[in-house]
Amino acid sequence: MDRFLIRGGKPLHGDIVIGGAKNAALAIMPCALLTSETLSLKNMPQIVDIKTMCDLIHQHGLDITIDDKDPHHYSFKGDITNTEAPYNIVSKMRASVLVLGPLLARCGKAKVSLPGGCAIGTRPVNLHLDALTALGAEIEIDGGYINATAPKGLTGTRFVFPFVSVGATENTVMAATLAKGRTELLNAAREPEICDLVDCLIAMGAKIQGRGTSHLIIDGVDALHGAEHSILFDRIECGTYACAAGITGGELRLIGAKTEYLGSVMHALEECGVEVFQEENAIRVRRTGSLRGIDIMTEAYPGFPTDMQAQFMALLSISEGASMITETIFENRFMHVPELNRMGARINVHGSSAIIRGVHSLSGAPVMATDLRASFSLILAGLAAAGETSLNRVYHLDRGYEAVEKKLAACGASIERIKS
Ligand SMILES: CC(=O)N[C@H]1[C@@H](OP(=O)(O)OP(=O)(O)OC[C@H]2O[C@@H](n3ccc(=O)[nH]c3=O)[C@H](O)[C@@H]2O)O[C@H](CO)[C@@H](O)[C@@H]1O
Ligand SMILES: C=C(OP(=O)(O)O)C(=O)O
Repeated sequence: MDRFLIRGGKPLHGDIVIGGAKNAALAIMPCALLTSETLSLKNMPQIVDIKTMCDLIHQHGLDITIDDKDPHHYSFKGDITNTEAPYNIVSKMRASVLVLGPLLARCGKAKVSLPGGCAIGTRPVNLHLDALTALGAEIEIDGGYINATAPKGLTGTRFVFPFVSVGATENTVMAATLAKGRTELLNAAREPEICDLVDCLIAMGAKIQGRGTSHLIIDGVDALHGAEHSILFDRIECGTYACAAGITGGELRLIGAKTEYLGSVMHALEECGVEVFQEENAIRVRRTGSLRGIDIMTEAYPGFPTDMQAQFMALLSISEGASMITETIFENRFMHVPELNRMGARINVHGSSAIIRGVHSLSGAPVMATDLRASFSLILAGLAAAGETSLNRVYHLDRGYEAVEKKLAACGASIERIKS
């Protein structure tokens, strides 16, 4: 298992190219199952989760090619030869469940392993199943698998999500594009990644209204066609590197990012003393003064994203005064707290809230990554800490961040991957 060795205390300065959004790409790749024509996707991040989704889609029968000249440009084409998503792939990555809606809509049947829980929470898929059932699917759970059939095809419906779910919205929108008649989804998620999915589906010939709102109207069509689509920039990768500029007291230009998608993250950065400027095709972030404590509550978009919670926890651990972070999306997303405390942070967890009492400095330590964003919070702490931090279990990070050590080292960080 690889680990990172970080020697902290160096302010970061330079340019970082922000890649395509992991969470948009993972939702958009299954759209390839909705057509027999070519779906061509540009600006794909080079991360392990994309490889996992490729493995899944390939075993459903599609061919995947990566452009010789552009490793971020993928093409998907072929007919579905297998409607089963096996446990050995789904268990690696929960987003695998996003093939369920497309397979069902296109083939009238799908057998998808239940994803199970993960380090940050139990993460059931009941809303995905309820919404697909409302579209006419018959669903049974057997032997750890979701067996879904729609022998007469799916039929448009009106479905109100009892609470907001990104994945359930995505699965249902994809399925509804090929259903008979109109589907109305209320209380749908409206994350920018869902807008990106809707844009791709519209480019494929889908009829969708309400993009960016919680009320989506989808008029089913007989077939979708091929399309070319460029994946939206990763607002979480962007926010993460903005925290790196903030925690080290440096200045970074984040190429390809736009403040319009950062919303609550940008306000939180500014409130705690990190300046953010939109430039042409980049965001500039810098900190010259001290950091101030703030309160944050994670919420569905446009609220503060849970995927930025751990990184802000690191930033707030060296901010003046006390801060409170309340996590409302996942029940177990404070696994980084004991590791940050081992580096000298003063954080106490009370139920779904964490109180962070800012300390003057952190000190390097051996720490262990527990999930993707927790891993980066420990890198951030390591970049600011005095001395050496050894971060174990880097494979969590490789799931969702491209070339972390190269991007950070190019801006002056001392970070090295130790292979083992
Ligand atoms: C690949 C991808 O895009 N992942 C993102 C997606 O995950 P994901 O799509 O899994 O997240 P959801 O929005 O569905 O989950 C939100 C909450 O609803 C619960 N829930 C969800 C579905 C369901 O059927 N039943 C249920 O109870 C979950 O356990 C969680 O507590 O959105 C999350 C919330 O912004 C992000 O943290 C993840 O990075
Ligand atoms: C929780 C995350 O991803 P996933 O839903 O793929 O586990 C994340 O990106 O922080």
